[in-house]
This record gives sequence, C-alpha cells and structure tokens, in this order.
Amino acid sequence: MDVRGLRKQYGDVTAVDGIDLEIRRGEVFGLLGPNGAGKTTTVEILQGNRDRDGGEVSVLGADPASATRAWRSKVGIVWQDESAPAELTVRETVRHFARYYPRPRDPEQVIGLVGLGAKADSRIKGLSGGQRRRLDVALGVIGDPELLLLDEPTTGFDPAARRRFWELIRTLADEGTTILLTTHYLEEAEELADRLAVVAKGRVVAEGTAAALRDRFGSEAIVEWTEADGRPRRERTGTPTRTVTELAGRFDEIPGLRISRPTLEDVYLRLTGQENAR
Ligand SMILES: Nc1ncnc2c1ncn2[C@@H]1O[C@H](COP(=O)(O)OP(=O)(O)OP(=O)(O)O)[C@@H](O)[C@H]1O
Repeated sequence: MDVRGLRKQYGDVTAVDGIDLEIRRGEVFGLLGPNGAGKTTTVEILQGNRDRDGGEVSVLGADPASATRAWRSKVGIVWQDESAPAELTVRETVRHFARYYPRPRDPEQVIGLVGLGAKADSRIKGLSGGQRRRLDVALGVIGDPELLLLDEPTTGFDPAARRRFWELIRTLADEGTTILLTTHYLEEAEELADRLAVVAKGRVVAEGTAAALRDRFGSEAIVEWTEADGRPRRERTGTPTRTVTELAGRFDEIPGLRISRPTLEDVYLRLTGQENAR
C-alpha cells in the first residue's frame, strides 16, 4: 500500500494534510493519534469509502477511488456500526456474509477465532457491546482478505477479549494478511504492529518500529521525586545523574525518587504535543 500526499478537507477543517504511508505486504501497521487526528478519514479513503481532495493512493495495486468488486473482495473492513440484522444468530450472520465472497473462510472457524463459539446460536440483539465488536471483526475477516483495515477494532473489549483479538491478528499476520489498524491503545500498537505511524493534525509526525520511536528520545530519563512541601515533581532530563546528585545535596534521602526511561506513551504524548496531559 502506497499513500503519497493524501489530503482531505471537510469544509474549513483540514482532516488529512499531506499523509505519506508505505505499508508492505504481510506487515501489521499501526496508526496512532489523538482524537480528530485524521485516522478514520485516512482509513475510509483507503477502503474506497470516502473521496479525497489530493494525493496518490494505491491499495493492493489499485486506486480505492475506482474500486472494483474483485478488489473489494480482497479488502477486509471492520465497520464500526455494522448493520447486521438483529434477529439473526451469530452463526447465521457469519454464514450469510460468507456468501458475498468468492473464497470465504470457514464460518465455524472464524466464530471460534473471535471467541464467539459459546455465542454462535445467540441472536445479535442479545450480544454485549464487546461481543458485538467481535462479531464485526468476524465479518471483516470472513472473506479471507489479503488486506485488513481495522479502525479501533478493540474499543469496548474486556482485557481477555483484547488478548484473544491480538492472537487473531497474529494468526492472520502469520498467514500473510496485511493489516492496518488504528488504535488508541499504545500497548496494543506495541504488541501487534511491526511498524507504526503517529498522526497529529492530519500529518505523520513519526514513523517506525515501537522500539525505534521509544529510542528517539533514548538518552533521556524521567526523574520523579517529592518536594519538601509534598508536591510531586517530574523532570525530563538528558543528564539524570546530575539531577539526582543535585537532589542528593538537598535531601538526606530523596523522597519518592524514581528514575525511568520514557515509555512509548511518553514519546507519543510528546510527539502529539500532549505531554502536559500527564
Ligand atoms: N464527515 C465529516 N464531516 C465533517 N468533518 C469531519 C467528518 N469526519 C471527520 N471530520 C473532522 O475531521 C477531523 C479528523 O477526523 P477523523 O475522524 O478522521 O479523526 P480520527 O483520528 O479518526 O479521530 P478519533 O480518534 O476521534 O476517531 C476532525 O476534526 C473531525 O471533526
């Protein structure tokens, strides 16, 4: 997948302001960014569900803006508000959607993969929010796509379901499916993505492996301690030893001393200009 200079405007709002992305076949790619950064708009354009105002886009060798039925059958999409009929059971729904594809996966296997085996005969209207999302994921993968585009797939999942979903993504990736997912969970991005891009205000502000992003501010450390008046302090520094030596001159024992390296979340907050959120 190749995206060059992608732009999208909604009236006065520039949602996507020149995004470049290159995603290799078989790769799991994570798109991170704060609310309103332009992730959903980007994914919708890649799916062929939204017009763009500028830029070149090639997805599985074709421009999604002129997508054919054959192209659509190779791209798996997880809708946020799947309009599956509420009266059908999980099994009926997955079987029904399988008929739209030339070479679908086995519905029973897919139901198992998303962890809905015990709910196969339950009606959709009786599913919890998280179970509903898992059904959405099942419908996204039933066509055995070459490329899977997932917009915040695990929102509303409980921790066990999220882990099961990670397993599913790894299984699909091992089988050669290319996967692009947006997420607000840094742990999820770190766990799943071979590479990730951080988007802010419609632009890519950083790109690379999670480890490389973390190492971007590699020599820095975060020194935390409690002041004599009880106020917690947090200082980012490239010279932590110096900071601690200074503190040691002021305190016998530095209260609440903690020295850590920036986490991916620290780096993310910094890259997106939200570091004061901590
Ligand atoms: N259909 C629309 N009409 C007008 N403005 C829109 C529309 N969809 C999105 N926007 C605006 O475009 C910008 C980018 O939105 P988008 O949904 O792509 O961001 P996002 O990164 O997916 O955010 P979130 O993490 O909250 O889902 C926002 O300012 C949003 O308000």
